[in-house]
Formats: sequence, C-alpha cells, structure tokens
Amino acid sequence: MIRFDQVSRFYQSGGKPALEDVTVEFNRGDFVFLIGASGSGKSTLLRMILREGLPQRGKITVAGQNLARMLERRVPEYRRSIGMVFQDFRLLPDKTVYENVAFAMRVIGAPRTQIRKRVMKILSRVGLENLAKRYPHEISGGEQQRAAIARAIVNSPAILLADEPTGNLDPRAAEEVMKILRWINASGTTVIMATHDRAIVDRMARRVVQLHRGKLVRDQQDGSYDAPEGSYAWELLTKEQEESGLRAHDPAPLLTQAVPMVAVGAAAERSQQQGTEQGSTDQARADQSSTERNSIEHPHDGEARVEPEVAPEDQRDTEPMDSAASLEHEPDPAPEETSVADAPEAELEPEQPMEPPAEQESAEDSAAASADSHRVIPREFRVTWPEDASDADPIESSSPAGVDAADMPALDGEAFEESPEATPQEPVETTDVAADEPETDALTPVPPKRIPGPPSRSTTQSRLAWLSQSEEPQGAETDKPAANEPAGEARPEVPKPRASASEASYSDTRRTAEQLRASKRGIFGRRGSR
Ligand SMILES: Nc1ncnc2c1ncn2[C@@H]1O[C@H](COP(=O)(O)OP(=O)(O)OP(=O)(O)O)[C@@H](O)[C@H]1O
Repeated sequence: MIRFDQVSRFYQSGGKPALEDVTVEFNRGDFVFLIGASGSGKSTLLRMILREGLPQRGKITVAGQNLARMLERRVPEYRRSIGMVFQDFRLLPDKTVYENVAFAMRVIGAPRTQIRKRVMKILSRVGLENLAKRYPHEISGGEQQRAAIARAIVNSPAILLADEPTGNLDPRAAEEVMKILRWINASGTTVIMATHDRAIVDRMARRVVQLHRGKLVRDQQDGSYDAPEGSYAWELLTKEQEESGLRAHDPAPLLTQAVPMVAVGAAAERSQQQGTEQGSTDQARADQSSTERNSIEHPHDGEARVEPEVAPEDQRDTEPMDSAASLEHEPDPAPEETSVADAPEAELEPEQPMEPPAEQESAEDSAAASADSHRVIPREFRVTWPEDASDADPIESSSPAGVDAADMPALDGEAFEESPEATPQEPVETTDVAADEPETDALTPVPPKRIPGPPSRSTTQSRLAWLSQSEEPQGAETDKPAANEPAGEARPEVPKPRASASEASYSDTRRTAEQLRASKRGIFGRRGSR
C-alpha cells in the first residue's frame, strides 16, 4: 500500500525537518485521520504521497513502487492515480460544476459519451446533479467541496487524500462532506484526511495518526482526537503543555495570533477573488462563442435550489450521527444509475468542440494544456492493488467492494502543480533508499533548484502566501532527477505574485500551457495547431 520507512523531509538545509524519521503504513481501505498541531507535518506527508518532494532520508513506497525511483515523466500519471481534495476547493472558477468534474475525465482522454454519463452519475452521488450548471461562485462552500470531491474521485482513485476538507465549512456542510468520504472509503478507496476537526475525529472513531513537530507520535485504531491518557503521545504533549502552558496537540491555542489572521485573510481573499472571478466569469461568458453558449444552458439559474440527497451506497458505513450534525436527507442507498437519459437534456454535457473559440483560448487552452501534459497513462504505471481481484468502482458499484485497480484515478493537472519548495542550502545527508533495487534513470542527480526560500513558519497562512509566488514552470517531460533533492539557493527570478491559492494554480496551468504547447500538437493535432 503506502509505506513510509524512516522518512525525513527537510525543506531547508540545517532547518528543522518537516517530517522526521516517520515510519507508517496505510493499507488499502483504511480511513485515517492525520492530526497534529499546525506545522506538525500533515500536509507535507500528504504531499509526499503525491510525490511532491522526495525524502532526504528514508523511503516511500506506494503499491510496491519506490517513489524515489519513479521517472519524472511518470509522475503526472502516478499523481492521477490519487485523488486530492483541498481545504480551499480549487475548482476552476470559469467552469461549471459539471465542467469541473468532466475536465478530470477529459484529461485522461475519456470518450465524451462516457464522460457525460459518468459525471452525471457522480454528481448525483454527491448530491449536486441539480447544480451541475452552476459556476463555483454560484454555490455554497459545502457544495463546492462536494464538487471538488466529485472531481477527485470521478476516475476512481485507489487513494483519496484530503487536506482539511472541512476546514472552511460549517458543521452541517462538513458532515455532508464526511458522509461522502465515508461512502468513498466504504467502496474500497483508502482515505487519508488531515484535519483539526476534533468533533469529526471523535465521532467517527477511525484510525488516528498523529504528528508532532514532524514526528509520528501516535497511530491508534478507533482513535479519538486526544491521545489516550498515559500513552506516549499524551505524555509528550502533556509535558510540553506544562512547559509552555499551551496544549501542543490542540492547534487553537498555538495559533492565537495566526488563526484570526488566516481566517480574515482567507475570507477577504475569497471575497475579493469571488468578485474578480465573478467579473472574469461574466466577461468570459460574454465572450463565449455561440457554439459554446448554445451548448451550455443554465437551467437552474433563477430557480429555487433543490438540495439533492447525498447518496452513499454503503449504509454499513454510515453510522448514525448526532441529529444536529447529520444530514437532513439521508443518502439514497440504492445506487440507481443516473444515466444520461435520467438527466434533463439541458444538463448533459454539451458537445464541446475540441477547438475552443478564440476568445476562450487562453483559459480553455491553458487548462487543457496542463491536462495534456498528463494525458498519457500507461497502464503498467498505474497504481494497482494486485492482492484484491474483486475491486469494484465505488461509483458504479452498489456494494463497497473496492476500486477497480485498472481504472486508476486521473486528476486534473491543476490540482497537482508542484508548490515551490525551498531546498536545503547544503546537501542534506541521504541514505541509500533502495540499494537493492535496480538503477533507473530516475536516479539521475537533480540539478539544484533555485527558488526563493519560503517562510519557515507554518500554518495554512504561510502556505497560501508561499503559493502566491510563482514557480518556474516544469520543463517538458524529461527523465530527470528523481533522487533525493540536493541543496539549492534562492532562485534569481521571483515570478509575479498571485492573488490567491486557487488563482495560483490557475496561473500555473496557464504557464504550463506555454511549455506544453509543443507536446500538445503531437497529442491533439488540431488543438495544438493554433
Ligand atoms: N514549501 C515549504 N517550504 C519550507 N518549509 C515548509 C514548506 N511547507 C511546509 N513547510 C514547513 O514544514 C513544516 C510542516 O508544515 P506542514 O504544512 O506540513 O504542516 P501542517 O501540519 O500541515 O500544518 P497546518 O495544520 O497549518 O496545515 C512547518 O514547519 C512548515 O513551516
């Protein structure tokens, strides 16, 4: 499955490790809460599963594959085998809910008819079939997160990583999201969720893996948010609490200063962004060609919103929640197929021309270009779970049998644009991560990255600030450095800052378009001909 073997991850040479000597294993079908104070390394661990950064020490294997040995050009397709959900949703603002989800399938070259059927089905599963035509700014945060989850799982990932997916949601919306995650997990997908939400962790009583200052301090089945009294984690945290007067396992007291700033900043940013997106979306819509305009109707505009039922298929896994937190509408256990025929004509995906209208080129083309870069998915490189032959697609199946290993996930590239990372100023000591394994060109030394050093502070705020800086676009596919990353100095060029995390990923996509246009010509003949 996923195995961390004495993994240490340093962002800066000589600095404190973001992860230190972490050994942990996640098995197929696990539902794991990853908890720990802000800065304890949760996001770093999740990102390392995505192979966003390699360990300077130790080894990470996923489905038996050592990530350090993976060829760079194989990384995108590997990442597509993992679904990822973020706290800030990261939906493409100028695409409808339907289009956001469909995009993930288009990226992998799924046939249009299959996309149409599948997207409507999954939107139905997450209770968004009636909001398919809405743009992200036209739906609530909870609905946006459900759309983001739909996008993450539409290609049946074996692994779903969720980084504080309920962090921006109220308890009710959070509970809706958790119901969907439970359903996905019950279908066989491994779910690893970083969270600070004590209520959710306590209520679900699942496996809890706790990090503290980069170290794994607890791995408990059927755990709760607080470490059991007398346990190692409890002793450690209690001791720190006594010394500092703060509860180290509870992020709130440690973030007395940062939390309000993050909240206000994020809210302001969202608000500003929403305004901007509203404007740009309106402009984009005005600019749309008649072809696209006619093909995408918004049947729900102006209509009262009908909250669809969330429909986890596996009632086995939907233990009763307290009434206040649970959904009003229980999921429909009968996974009736939401076929194209079931859906109103207007809700179906329009026959979109491969050649986008000229006015749409920059947005559409950039997104597609990013997608194109990840388009080819050799089957042999998909994550597989050979020990289980009875996999079943969680969306297609009415029973929680698992995910089809051959139908590994594909995510849109924008979700996995590598964040800039500071690499150590000096080479960090490395160990032979796999001396027994055959050499591959993935071991070619990585040229030092020259990027501006990120803030050493933690918290979501610093990450957002860091995300707001551009990074050098990745080059075309090359079999370069996969091995442990050497030190680097600050990059001389600091790209133009961006306004927000979601905008950042969108801009990354655009930059990637420039880089990938050439390869795109080869893949999408007529699209790339412009
Ligand atoms: N890109 C980066 N460059 C340098 N340091 C980083 C980077 N990302 C994270 N760090 C540092 O690594 C440590 C772990 O950060 P990480 O984001 O993994 O923590 P976290 O537990 O997810 O925090 P939060 O709960 O606030 O999201 C922190 O000290 C942080 O400052």
